[in-house]
Amino acid sequence: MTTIKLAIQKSGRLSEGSMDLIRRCGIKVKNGIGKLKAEASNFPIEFLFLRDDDIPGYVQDGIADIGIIGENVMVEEDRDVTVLHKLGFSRCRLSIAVPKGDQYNGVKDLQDKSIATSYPKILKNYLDEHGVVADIHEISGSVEIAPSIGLADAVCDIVSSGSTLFQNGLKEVEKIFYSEAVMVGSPNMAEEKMELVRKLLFRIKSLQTAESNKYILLNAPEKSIEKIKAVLPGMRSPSILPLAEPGWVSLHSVINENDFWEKIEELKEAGAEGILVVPIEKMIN
Ligand SMILES: Nc1ncnc2c1ncn2[C@@H]1O[C@H](COP(=O)(O)OP(=O)(O)OP(=O)(O)O)[C@@H](O)[C@H]1O
Ligand SMILES: O=P(O)(O)OC[C@H]1O[C@H](OP(=O)(O)OP(=O)(O)O)[C@H](O)[C@@H]1O
Ligand SMILES: [Mg+2]
Repeated sequence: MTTIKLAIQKSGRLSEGSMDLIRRCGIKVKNGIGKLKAEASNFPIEFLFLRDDDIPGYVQDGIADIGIIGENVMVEEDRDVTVLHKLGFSRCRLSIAVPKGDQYNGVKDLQDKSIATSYPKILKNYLDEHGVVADIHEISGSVEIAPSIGLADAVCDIVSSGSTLFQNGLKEVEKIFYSEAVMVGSPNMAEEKMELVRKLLFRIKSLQTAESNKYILLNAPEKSIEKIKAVLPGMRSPSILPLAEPGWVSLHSVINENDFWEKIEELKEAGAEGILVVPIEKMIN
């Protein structure tokens, strides 16, 4: 029987989001804890738990069929892999930062400076684009400490909340790359494997659609139905059920969460009462 191999970060910033996604797809992982390999009991998939930087190479070489990595690692590793889908978690950016007290007027100020980073290729591309020549000092971790120990004048590293920069007395001066977790695949996957990957992606997309939509239930006088439909144009054909009280109905529909917050006052003015907004677990269009 055909199975697909999915490479996931063993432990780190992508691990929880990756495993959570798999679980929410209804896939049950057997004997995964502490192991470097695991399989699922109800989907033909095997999991390989690896260092994230190694995943693009493994997918390129077909050791794994698909993998979950940050776009930053995908671009930095520059392997022959294709993005199958954006996953929306582990969002961060790659930024250049300098000591808080330094004068900084623009990227030209980095000319001839030394910059510590774990992302030499992305940094070099950025500097090249801006016609700046700097000494790129590659280190594999704890990059933010580099200026305070005299290793470099600046750093280029991952930023999310900014607290690591702050704790190390650095200020963010250039945001050079935005990243989120993506599923990548080998470009030469056999059709039977691709078929399984499509099934997995279908489940993932259903979860993502569900997350951005809510099920809405509200009560309204019959005469308000048209007004309410005008407030929520997305509500194309709501289900309308009569209430025990004559002249009143209950409207049910699906709306985009962002629309809802903008429209709540108008809905109430149009006559809506007892509004309930309920999360949707899965949504198939
Ligand atoms: N603070 C953060 N917030 C959100 N996403 C992050 C953050 N830090 C890193 N990431 C994303 O998660 C990925 C993995 O980060 P992590 O720090 O776990 O990597 P690592 O230390 O290189 O791990 P490994 O040991 O597997 O090589 C990064 O490449 C990036 O895409
Ligand atoms: O802007 P912040 O919210 O502070 O996040 C940024 C930090 O997060 C990551 O490190 P992580 O905490 O994963 O530790 P690591 O150095 O072991 O990778 C990254 O390498 C930054 O150092
Ligand atoms: Mg790594």
